[in-house]
Amino acid sequence: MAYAQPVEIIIAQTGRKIKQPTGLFINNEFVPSVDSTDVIECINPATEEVICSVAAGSEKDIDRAVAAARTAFKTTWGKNVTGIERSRLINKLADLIERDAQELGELEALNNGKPVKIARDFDIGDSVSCLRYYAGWADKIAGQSLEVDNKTKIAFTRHDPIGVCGQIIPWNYPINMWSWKVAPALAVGCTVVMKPSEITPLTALKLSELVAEAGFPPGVVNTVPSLGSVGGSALASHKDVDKVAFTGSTVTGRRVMEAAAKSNLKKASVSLELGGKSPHIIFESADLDQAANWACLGILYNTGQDCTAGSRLFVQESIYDKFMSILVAKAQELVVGDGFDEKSGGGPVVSKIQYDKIFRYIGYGKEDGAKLALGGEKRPSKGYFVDPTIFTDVKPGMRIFEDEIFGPVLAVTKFKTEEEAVQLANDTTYGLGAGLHSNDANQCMRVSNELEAGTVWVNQYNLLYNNVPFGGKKQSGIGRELGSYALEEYTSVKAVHWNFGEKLGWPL
Ligand SMILES: NC(=O)C1=CN([C@@H]2O[C@H](COP(=O)(O)OP(=O)(O)OC[C@H]3O[C@@H](n4cnc5c(N)ncnc54)[C@H](O)[C@@H]3O)[C@@H](O)[C@H]2O)C=CC1
Ligand code: BAL
Repeated sequence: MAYAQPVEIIIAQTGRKIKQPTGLFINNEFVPSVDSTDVIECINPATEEVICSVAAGSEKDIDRAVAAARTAFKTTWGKNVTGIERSRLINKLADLIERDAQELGELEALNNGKPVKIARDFDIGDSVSCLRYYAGWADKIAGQSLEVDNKTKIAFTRHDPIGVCGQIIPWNYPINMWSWKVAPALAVGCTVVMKPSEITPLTALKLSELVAEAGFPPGVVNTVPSLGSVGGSALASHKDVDKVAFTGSTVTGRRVMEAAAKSNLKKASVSLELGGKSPHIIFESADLDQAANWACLGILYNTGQDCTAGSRLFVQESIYDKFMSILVAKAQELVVGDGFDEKSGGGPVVSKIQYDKIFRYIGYGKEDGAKLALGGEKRPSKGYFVDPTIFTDVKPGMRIFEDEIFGPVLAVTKFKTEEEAVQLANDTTYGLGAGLHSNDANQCMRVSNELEAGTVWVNQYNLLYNNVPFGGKKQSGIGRELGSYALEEYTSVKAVHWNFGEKLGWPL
């Protein structure tokens, strides 16, 4: 089988039939690999069964996709198309995704495990808004006019599209991460070679179909499902890729940066959005019931497979017992089950690898002396389900305090003073998110100022908006996504110096 033809996926729970592309999307067509018969098996994490297989792109396929993106950049996209037209097409794509939200939501639930309603209403809803937000920017990309000598010279800047962008995305938010990367790139006039995670490639291929339907010229967006060590690595080290954007683990992010530096020095245009071990602090003046809701959302949303998961919870001694009994009761209320069950607030984790990693860390928590307050047991049934798990008495140095687990496993630590809470919170190599709950406004201001993170939530957690920048400090990343800040990642500033009067005498 050439793996360019679509297959039919029938979703048992809803009866929906999905025509699923299985090829590589290059120049607006689904094509087989040029030189490989390798395939990627897509697994349903709720049942552990194979959904279907898609073509696994090779290095040569990446070359072909980059060439298509380069040609489009030089001819039909880039500086050859107005911002108004880019905006129109991005809005059209957003409309098509909105039209297909239920189908995409079901496909995401099948491949990733998350509940259909969450995929549809949050992941896809936010992605549609993200595309519309950047469609709004497309005709507002502007440089500056700079006075250098009023009588004879002027300088101005142009914010040019940086060129061909390699985009490497993970499996935790396959549609969101796709739109966070594709939308700003297209808005400024870049072209894209997208490498979705090999664990969740199905919705990226379905979105590619919509790219063609929206009317984007061939080669503007190309999608190559591939293993990270093959396609991801090839993109990061490609000499004709001008920028690489990556979301995933810090270990892989480091490799991407090394490859970028060693190839064509795409350093200035590498943006990385990496992992976290985000602190979430509950001070004694907080509304405890609300704080417990946000703490649950912080660690249990997306089954904890979230780069900003509030995985280290710090609770002030004076309210510790009361708060913990509220928190444990609330965490128990979350229904973890099949993503197609309307009652499910959380699905299985994405893969066997992730499931095994989470239970390895639960084992480390027990070995290192933390106390299990909730969960921590495997279910006897099939599927990669992990119930909400809470460890208390967690101390710095324990592996569940230090490492990103990427699962619904909360590490709780008691503190006495504000200074101690800040010191514990910042005791990490990461710096992505942080949260605090307090009714003391001065404390909120002081602590949010002290926390070393790219995003700090006060009296809430994990909410993001398309117009607000997102990214990390320390080893959680470089660059910013979302907001006007993301546009800078995809543009290259050119300074033009114009002489309209000065005569140069020679020799000097
Ligand atoms: N910050 C975040 O949003 C994410 C963090 N993670 C963390 O990473 C851990 C491991 O998950 P993985 O799926 O293995 O993450 P990963 O960082 O290896 O994968 C993310 C993406 O990078 C690609 N990739 C892998 N190796 C590459 C290479 N050498 N060059 C270029 N691209 C490459 C993958 O194919 C995927 O598309 C998770 O347990 C979690 O802790 C994982 C996914 C997302
Ligand atoms: N929650 C923001 C995106 C991420 O987890 O990768």
